[in-house]
Amino acid sequence: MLAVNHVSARYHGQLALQDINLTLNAGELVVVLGPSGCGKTTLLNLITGFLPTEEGQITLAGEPISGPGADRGVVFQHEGLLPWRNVVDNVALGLQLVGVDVKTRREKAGRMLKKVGLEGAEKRFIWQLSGGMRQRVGIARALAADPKLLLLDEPFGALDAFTREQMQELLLRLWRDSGKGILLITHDIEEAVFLASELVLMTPGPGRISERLTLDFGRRFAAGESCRAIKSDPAFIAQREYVLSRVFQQREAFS
Ligand SMILES: Nc1ncnc2c1ncn2[C@@H]1O[C@H](COP(=O)(O)OP(=O)(O)OP(=O)(O)O)[C@@H](O)[C@H]1O
Repeated sequence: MLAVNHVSARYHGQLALQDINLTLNAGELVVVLGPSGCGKTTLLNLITGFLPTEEGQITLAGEPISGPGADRGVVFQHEGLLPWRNVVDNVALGLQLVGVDVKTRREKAGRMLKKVGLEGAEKRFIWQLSGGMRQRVGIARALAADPKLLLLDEPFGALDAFTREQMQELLLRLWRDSGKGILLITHDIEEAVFLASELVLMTPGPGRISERLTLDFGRRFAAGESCRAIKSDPAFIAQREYVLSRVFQQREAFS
């Protein structure tokens, strides 16, 4: 569905990404994991279309990406909500921009809020919400326009450990129920191993993909196993330690 082919990116002539090749098939949850500065956000900005692709090509459903579009829903670390609008009107924003009438967009937004566990919070203002609730609004907004692909940039980075785990569980349920392709960026190793159906490891200097692993812990959660049971499973711990060792090896190589 998403294909990144031989993509490189530069800032002021300096390579930030080098020859990135990545595919995301329908229904996959791809997590891109790497240390700060390896180019994760740059890659995401190319896929969202916020940055133009100058070397290589990115296509979604066969069409080259040439700018931002409603086929990609984006969730940021700092959720980017409008403080003067209430919850339901924040979620409805994308629908408003494409001309959906007020009744229909509020109905759709209300349904999305239910899916993210915020039923009853429609009339609240953003400043009345906790960090976790704001991220739920951000996810509902990104999904409201029914995008082909959901893109998330460090969405749970600012949350406490308990809320973070709740949000990981929510994301996996939404993934299971919607069947959407998801691409998530993180530097949290446990989060990456738990969520990913495909885990892509990146190295810095310039940013490259070093490894791709197929994992099934997120699918196990989606099929009904508990998060705690999965995260304490020796198979999960072994995979987490393997990824950790790869990240440390790369750090040593670049320090
Ligand atoms: N606007 C910019 N101008 C110049 N250099 C930039 C710009 N944005 C990013 N870079 C550089 O490009 C490289 C990749 O940055 P990027 O933000 O994509 O990495 P990242 O992996 O997302 O990091 P983090 O996890 O800290 O957000 C870094 O060396 C960074 O300094």
